[in-house]
Amino acid sequence: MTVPVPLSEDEIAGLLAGLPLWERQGDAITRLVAPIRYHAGVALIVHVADISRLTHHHADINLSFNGVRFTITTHDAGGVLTEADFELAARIDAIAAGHAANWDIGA
Ligand SMILES: C[C@H](O)[C@H](O)[C@H]1CNC2=NC(N)=NC(=O)C2=N1
Repeated sequence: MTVPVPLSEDEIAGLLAGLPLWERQGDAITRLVAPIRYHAGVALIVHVADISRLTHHHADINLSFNGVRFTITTHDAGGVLTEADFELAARIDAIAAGHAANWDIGA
């Protein structure tokens, strides 16, 4: 396995600019998906978890009354931001957008 390379501050700023729904939180990036119905949140989490299983990169996930919060850092590099974090964030955005397309139905 290749050792993950920490990004520079400039690289982080550039990649964050392309992900406007995400914010920096120290050595991690985070996004709250809200508002979302509880069960829709569960479905979103399962989909993201399945993609993480395939890409070998995982977000910390919190499902609460406020919505679903995803927080990503690279643990193998000691908890710093790497390209893999931003790749996962972009995948989560795409998955959430697909799920949101159907949030107009159901109770
Ligand atoms: C062996 C396995 O692929 C690694 O431990 C992966 C799993 N998922 C991971 N997820 C995250 N967020 N950071 C990692 O360093 C990481 N490492």
